[in-house]
Amino acid sequence: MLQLNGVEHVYPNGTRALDGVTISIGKGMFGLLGPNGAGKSSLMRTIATLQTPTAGDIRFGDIDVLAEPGRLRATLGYLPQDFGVYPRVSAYELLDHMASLKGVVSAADRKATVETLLAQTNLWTVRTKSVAGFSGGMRQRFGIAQALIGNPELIIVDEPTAGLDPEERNRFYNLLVEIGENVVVILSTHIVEDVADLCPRMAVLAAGRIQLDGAPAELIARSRGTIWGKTIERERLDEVKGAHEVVSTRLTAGRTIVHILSDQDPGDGFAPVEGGLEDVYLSTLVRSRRPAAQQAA
Ligand SMILES: Nc1ncnc2c1ncn2[C@@H]1O[C@H](COP(=O)(O)OP(=O)(O)OP(=O)(O)O)[C@@H](O)[C@H]1O
Repeated sequence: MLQLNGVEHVYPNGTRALDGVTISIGKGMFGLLGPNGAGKSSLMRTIATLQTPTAGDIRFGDIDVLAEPGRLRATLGYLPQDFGVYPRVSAYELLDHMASLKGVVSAADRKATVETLLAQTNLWTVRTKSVAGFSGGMRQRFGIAQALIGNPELIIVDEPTAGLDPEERNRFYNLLVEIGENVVVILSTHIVEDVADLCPRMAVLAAGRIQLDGAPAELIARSRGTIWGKTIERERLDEVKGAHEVVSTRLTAGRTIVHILSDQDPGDGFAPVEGGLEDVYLSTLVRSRRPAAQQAA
C-alpha cells in the first residue's frame, strides 16, 4: 500500500504544483487522471524520489519514502514521461546495462532477466536493433521492460500511451494489466479511456489536488442525476454557456450535443444523461474551477 499524506510541492518560482495530496493506493492498476498542468508529473517524480516535496509524508509498506529514498528506489520501476535520447546500442545491450545499474550483478542472472523481459514485452525479435530506431510503441514497451528489472513492487508509468496508435496502445494495455495483478501500478494520464479500460481504481488530480477518487463504476453511479444533455443549433451554444455550466460539447452532423452539470433538473429542454467516465472527469474539472466557496456543491 502506498500512502500519501498532505503532500505539497511549491517550485522555487512560487508555482504550487501539489496542494495537499492525501491518498492511499493499493495493489493493482491505479489511474491518475488529470489535465495538462494538473501536477501529475510532479506527483510521479515525488513518489519516485526524484524530487522532495516541500511538505507531507509518503509511505510505501514499511518504507518511509522521504527518509529512506534508497529503499524505495530498490523496489521501484519508473517509466517517465520523457526518456530523453536513447544511445545507439541494441535493446539487448541497453537492457543488460540498465540491469547492472539496478544491481543485477551476476551475468547469469542478468541474462535470465534480460531475456525474460524482452520476451514479455514482445521485443525478442528486435533485440539486436537499436532502441533509437524503435517506433513509439516499441520504445514504450522497452520502457516497461527496463521498469520491470528487479521485480519492483511499485511501478509508475507517466503518460505512457500518448502518441501510440490503437494497436500499439492495446498491446501496451495488455502488458500493463498482466503486470498489475500483484504490484502497485500507477498510471498517470490525461486520456480517459486509458483509465476506463484498465483501472479498477482511479483519482482525478486538478490544480494540484485530488478532486475525486474511487472505482470508475462507483464514480459514474455517483454522478447520476447531475449531467444533463440536449442537442442544439450551433449558434445557440454561447447562450447555453452563459446560462449553464457546460461539461462538454460535441458536433455531430451539423448540430451540437451539449452536456451540462446541474444538481437539479435545469429545465430548458435538457434530459438526464447516463454519463460515462468522460462526463465524470470533465464535470469534476468544471467543479474544480468553481470559486472556492462553491466547490462543496
Ligand atoms: N521545474 C518546475 N519549475 C516550476 N514550475 C514547474 C516545474 N515543473 C512543473 N511546473 C509547473 O507545475 C505545474 C504542474 O506541472 P506538472 O508537469 O506536474 O503537470 P502535469 O499534470 O504532469 O502536466 P503535463 O501533462 O502537461 O506534464 C504546472 O503549472 C507546471 O507549469
